[in-house]
Amino acid sequence: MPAVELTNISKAYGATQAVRNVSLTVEPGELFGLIGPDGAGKTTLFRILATLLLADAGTATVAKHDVVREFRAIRNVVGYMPGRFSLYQDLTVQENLEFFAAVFRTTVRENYELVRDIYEQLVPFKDRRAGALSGGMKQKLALCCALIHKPELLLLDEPTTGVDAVSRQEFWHMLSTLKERGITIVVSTPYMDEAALCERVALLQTGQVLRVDTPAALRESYPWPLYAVRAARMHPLLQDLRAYPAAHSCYAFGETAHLSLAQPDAAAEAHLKAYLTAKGHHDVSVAPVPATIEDTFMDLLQTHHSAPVS
Ligand SMILES: Nc1ncnc2c1ncn2[C@@H]1O[C@H](COP(=O)(O)OP(=O)(O)OP(=O)(O)O)[C@@H](O)[C@H]1O
Repeated sequence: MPAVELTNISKAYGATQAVRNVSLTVEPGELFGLIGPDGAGKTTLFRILATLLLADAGTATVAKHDVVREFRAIRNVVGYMPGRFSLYQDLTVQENLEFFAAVFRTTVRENYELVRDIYEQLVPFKDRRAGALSGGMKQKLALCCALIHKPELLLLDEPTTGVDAVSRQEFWHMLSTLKERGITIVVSTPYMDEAALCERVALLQTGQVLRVDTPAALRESYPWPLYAVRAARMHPLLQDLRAYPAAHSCYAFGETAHLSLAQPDAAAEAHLKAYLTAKGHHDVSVAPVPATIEDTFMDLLQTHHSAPVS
């Protein structure tokens, strides 16, 4: 029996269809990612799973309980870390923890073992108001609060948005430790490097699931020959690459342009260099690169946009 099962879930806010016919399962003990840009429907899905919002259509179960009929049972086994405003800003670190423990009729001491590693990092700040913590510390406290009643399943909505790179890394390390303890984790992120740390991910766009797979399978499924191209001037480079007759797609990727070709071309590097030099570009470099999850996502978005919405 899956830890989470969504079947044809849909939800609209007035005229905005936030989630369309989403079906997916998360296995017990899995670290599962919901990946998508702002507005993709991630928060809406979390709120439905956390029994805080009713879907318009479809069914969902969490830890074998139906989200509508058995919402009370779900609240005891789920730890939910919303994207924003989950902490009481005017309470101290210690008071926030005690408050969340009391809501679940437990104590920090009773569940200390599970939160110890995270709690120890918070001890130097235990008398500081939550509102005065750094982003990384807020995030650790929110995770601690979500864990205080020993949930079977953690729902983490963009836990690393607005957090510095070191804290993000530490956070993902904490998630792998919690996973080793058997906790199922569903986490959303707009960051593709974090998607790669999940066991499986669902790629979401405008409320629809474009694909569910492992990061490796997503990378390997990329169908086009792909090249990283650099030149002295990025903006005209992108324009000229998009006009390249053999181009399938082209977009900025960090400090390079990623160009995919519609057909394999054994001499692509030489052809591209000649083309760009003739267009007046300097310091041109072209190298074949393996696809990342982001490349696969971009490709799925393009296919999705050119197909009618069902
Ligand atoms: N209470 C609401 N009233 C009206 N529209 C809403 C409401 N909540 C969300 N939406 C809209 O529903 C869509 C999905 O929003 P949702 O918050 O679920 O996406 P998300 O992927 O979590 O993005 P974000 O990171 O921006 O929250 C968006 O178009 C959003 O503007």
